[in-house]
Amino acid sequence: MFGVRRSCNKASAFGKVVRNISGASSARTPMPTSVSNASLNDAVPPKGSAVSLGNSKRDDSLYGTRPIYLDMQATTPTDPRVLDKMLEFYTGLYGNPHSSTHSYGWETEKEIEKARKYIADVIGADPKEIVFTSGATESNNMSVKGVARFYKKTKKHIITTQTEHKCLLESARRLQDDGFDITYLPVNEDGLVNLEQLEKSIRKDTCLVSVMAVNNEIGVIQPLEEIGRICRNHKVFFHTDAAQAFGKIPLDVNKLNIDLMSISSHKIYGPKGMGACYVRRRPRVRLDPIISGGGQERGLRSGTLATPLVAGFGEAARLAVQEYEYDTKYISRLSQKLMNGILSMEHTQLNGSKTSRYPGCLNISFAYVEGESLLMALKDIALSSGSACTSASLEPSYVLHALGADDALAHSSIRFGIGRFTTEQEIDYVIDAINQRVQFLRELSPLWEMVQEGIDLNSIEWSGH
Ligand SMILES: Cc1ncc(COP(=O)(O)O)c(C=O)c1O
Ligand code: FES
Repeated sequence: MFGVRRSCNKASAFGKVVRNISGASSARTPMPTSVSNASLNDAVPPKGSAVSLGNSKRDDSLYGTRPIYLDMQATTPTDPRVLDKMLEFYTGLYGNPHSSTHSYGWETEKEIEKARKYIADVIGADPKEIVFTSGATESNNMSVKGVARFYKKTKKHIITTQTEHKCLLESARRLQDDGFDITYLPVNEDGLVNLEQLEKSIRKDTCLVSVMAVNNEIGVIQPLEEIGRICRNHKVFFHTDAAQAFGKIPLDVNKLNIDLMSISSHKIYGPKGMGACYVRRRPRVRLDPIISGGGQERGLRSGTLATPLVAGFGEAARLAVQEYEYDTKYISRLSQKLMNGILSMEHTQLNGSKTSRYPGCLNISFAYVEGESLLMALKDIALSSGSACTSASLEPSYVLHALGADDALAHSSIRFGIGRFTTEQEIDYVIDAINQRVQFLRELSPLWEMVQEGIDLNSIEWSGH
C-alpha cells in the first residue's frame, strides 16, 4: 500500500490554468496519493510506507491507481496551459491556415505564425527557418535523408554516432541501402564524441554530420559548439537531434553553427505527434522533401498543418522560455537529491559524463541486480531501462554498450527522468523504495553473497556455454 499516483499539477482541463511560479524555492503543489497493490510490494514493505501527497483539484480517478511517473525522456505530461491553448482550435478556430481567401484562414494562420515564433525564439532562429513536422522522428528522417538525397550527385558520405536515437540510425541504414557511406563514430567512456576522430572522419564527399544534443538514455550533452565549428570550417552541414535538449539546455543555432535541428513537442509538455525541423536559410540548406504535395512549409513538408497541435507546441515552447530558470533550478535540485540518495548505496554508478549532462536524466547501474527484476520490483514507479522504443525487446542498451559497459552492467541500469511536475515527496519516496528493493534483490543474489564474503568475482572461472 505504497503506490503514489500523480500527474501534472494545478490542472484544470477546461478552465484557465494559473500556476504560481513566484519564488523559485517554493515547493510545487503535490498531487494526490493513491494506493497500489503491486505484487512484489508485499514482499518488500518500504519504511514509512504511507506517503501522503496532499490534495489535488484534478480528478484522475478515471485512470485508476498509477505509479509515480519518472519516465520524462519517453514523454512528459501535457502542461494544462498547453491544453487550454489547444482547445481554442478544436472549437472556434477551425479554419485552415492555408485558406487565404477568408478570415477563418487568416485568423488561424496568425496563430500558427505566433507559435512558429515561440519555437524559433527558443533556439535563436528566424521563424521562417522552422518547418512543422509530426515529431523528431520525422525531422530526423527529413534532415538525414533530405540532405543526402539532395546532394547525392557530388556527396555520398554522412557521419553520425553509435549512440543516436534509433530513428536516426535507421534513417542512416536506409541510406546505406541506397549506396551512401555512413561513419558511425564510437563514443568515449563518458558517452561524448571524440572531436579529433570526428574531424578526421570528414571527407571531401561528406555532406552531413549528425550528432544528437542530449542523449535520451544517459542525458549527456555533446560538445555542440566544437562540433559546429569543425563542420563550418569544413563546409559540412551540421544536424543535431535536439528532441531531449530543446527548451531544456541553452541552444543558439547561430552560436553553435547548427544547420538543421530536430525538435519534439511532447518532450516539453506539449502534444504528441508534433514537432519541428529547424532548417537554416543562410547559408541555405537544401533538402529533398520526404512528403510532397501542396507545397506547405516552404515546400519541405506538404500537408495541412495540425493546427491544435501546432498551437499547443507553440505554447509549450513559450512556457519553456518563461519557466526556463525555474525549471532548471527545480529539476537540478531534485536530480541532485535523487542522485545522492541512490549513489550513497554501494556498488552503484552514474553512467555517462558527470559534468556535461542534462540533470533531468539520470542513468544509474546497480551491480548484482538484474535491471528487469528491479523494474518489476519497482512497479509503483514508472521507469525505463532504456529508450522507450526498445524497452519492450528486453535487449540491453546499445548506448551503454557503446560506452564500454559490460553486459551485466548494461542489464542492471535504470533511467530516471525528472520533470517540471515531479514533486520532492515523490523523489523522497523513490529514494527509499530503491534502497529497500535493491537491498532485497541483492540478498537473493548468489553473486552478492560471494561479494559479501570477499570473493573476487573476476577470479572465478564460469562454466562456458
Ligand atoms: C533523442 C530522440 N530523438 C528522437 C525522438 C523521437 O521523437 P518523436 O517522438 O517526437 O518522434 C526521441 C523520443 O523518443 C528522442 O529521445
Ligand atoms: S547481450 Fe549484451 S548485454 Fe546481454
